[in-house]
Amino acid sequence: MTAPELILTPTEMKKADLEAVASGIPGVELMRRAGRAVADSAEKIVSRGGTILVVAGPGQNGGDGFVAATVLAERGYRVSLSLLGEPDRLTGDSALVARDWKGQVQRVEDAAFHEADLVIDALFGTGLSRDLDGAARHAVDRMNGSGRPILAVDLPSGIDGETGTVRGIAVKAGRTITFAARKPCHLLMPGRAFSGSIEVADIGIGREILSAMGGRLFGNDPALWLPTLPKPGLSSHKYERGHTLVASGGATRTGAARLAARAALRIGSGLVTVASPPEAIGVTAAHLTAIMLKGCDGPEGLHAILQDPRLNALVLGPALGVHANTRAMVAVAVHARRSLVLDADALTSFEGLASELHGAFRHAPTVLTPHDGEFNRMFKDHPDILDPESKIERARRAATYTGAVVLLKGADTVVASPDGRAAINENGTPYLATAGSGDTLCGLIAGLMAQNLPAFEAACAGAWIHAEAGARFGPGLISEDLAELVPGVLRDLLR
Ligand SMILES: NC(=O)C1=CN([C@@H]2O[C@H](COP(=O)(O)OP(=O)(O)OC[C@H]3O[C@@H](n4cnc5c(N)ncnc54)[C@H](O)[C@@H]3O)[C@@H](O)[C@H]2O)[C@@H](O)CC1
Ligand SMILES: [K+]
Repeated sequence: MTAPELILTPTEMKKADLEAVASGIPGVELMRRAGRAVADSAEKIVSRGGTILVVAGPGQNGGDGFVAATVLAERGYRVSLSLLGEPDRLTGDSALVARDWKGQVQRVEDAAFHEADLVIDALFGTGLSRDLDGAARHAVDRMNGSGRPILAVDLPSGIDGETGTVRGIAVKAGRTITFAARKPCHLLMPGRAFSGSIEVADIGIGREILSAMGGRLFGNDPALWLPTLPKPGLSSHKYERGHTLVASGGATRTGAARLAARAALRIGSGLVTVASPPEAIGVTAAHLTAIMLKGCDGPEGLHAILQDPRLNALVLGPALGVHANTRAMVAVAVHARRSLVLDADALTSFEGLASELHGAFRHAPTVLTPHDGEFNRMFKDHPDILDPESKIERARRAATYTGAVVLLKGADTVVASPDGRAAINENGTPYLATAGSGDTLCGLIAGLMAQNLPAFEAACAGAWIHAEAGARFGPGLISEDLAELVPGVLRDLLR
């Protein structure tokens, strides 16, 4: 099994770079390797003899561009280079490698985008420090308008490396070549969409250096959690595979709990019970077979049910209603110290009341699964949590504050643990944006926690399996399909 992919922030990458230099690789050598990797990548797009335009910026990203231009010219391409700023203002390694470039240095204003078979965007990388304006903005605008294929060096210029946000305007690249490790902007939206396909070039910075500098942020791929996924043996008993309890809403609001319950069963929870308010028992009973049913009247009812210690994982929220009763049920669940997933109404019931949840989840594995709206409502009185531009940072702060793993949904779902680890999910599909999809997700996560997966791994695995199931179905997906697709996904994972 390969090790989980490390994602490094620009600051961590800079430190890794310095560490590599300290270990004996000169900085200019790193730049030459980076530039050569760019040239190799360009060669896969345009055949020799083709016309390539390199647009270089004033920093080291521009330096990578100079190296690529030099190498490509040596390999027989017709290369032109346009620089933002004056050549004599280049400093450090960029100034050194610029001397190797024997061609003309044009002004960026004169760049002939339309004549190029490929444009290499080496304007800005991780050192972008403000919004693009003036000549830089104009150059990006023309580059995007040219319709020519664009290869971005490290990241598309104008994208913030750490947050993935657009700083005024950004290059829309078809392909991006980055170095040593992907950066958050390659996974977070909208940066991911601006990056096109992504290639990671090894420039000789070892994994030990990368994991010493980073090691807290990951792409959510199975390597991160597959070793924790249970594989039932011949002798395993259903009680060893946990018992998930899902609280249902009232008589007209029972579907959400059933979706969550079915997902928990499909992901392998040995037993699953729906806890139903007395008035909804008839409706719910008519729809359940393998899933069990118990009457549960509000917080007192939940307290009584949880006297059974075998119920080890709990879902609260889907269609439960936004009111004080839901908050009281959350309090009962927290007190009972079971693995817990809170979603939807269980989160919205704490609108503006997040301070009641400060440190609340420190004592038992808990996962909160808000979408942006729920997250913003919950923490509306906590600007320290809502203000960071980075979705990773927002999720991390909420995790630290509450003591729960926070899974902040979206096309770029982020899972953050109070211990500082975070993962970004990438296999989502727009088809998952369908009614009941979130109910299924929390059932999957609770079902995994019932089988003793730690909260972070359960949330990451749940998000990935949910997305994979959605992607396998594609158009026409409805939430009822998701749980039924889980066995196929599991089969492939456990093979
Ligand atoms: N860290 C590493 O391991 C390596 C980094 N390399 C390259 O170095 C890059 C980072 O280099 P730098 O830190 O020099 O940063 P950049 O080259 O991304 O940009 C910094 C320069 O742009 C200017 N600038 C920033 N924002 C601007 C704006 N909005 N408008 C106009 N000018 C602006 C700054 O004043 C500075 O001159 C990486 O993206 C990568 O391409 C590679 O050379 C290889 C190794
Ligand atoms: K760039």
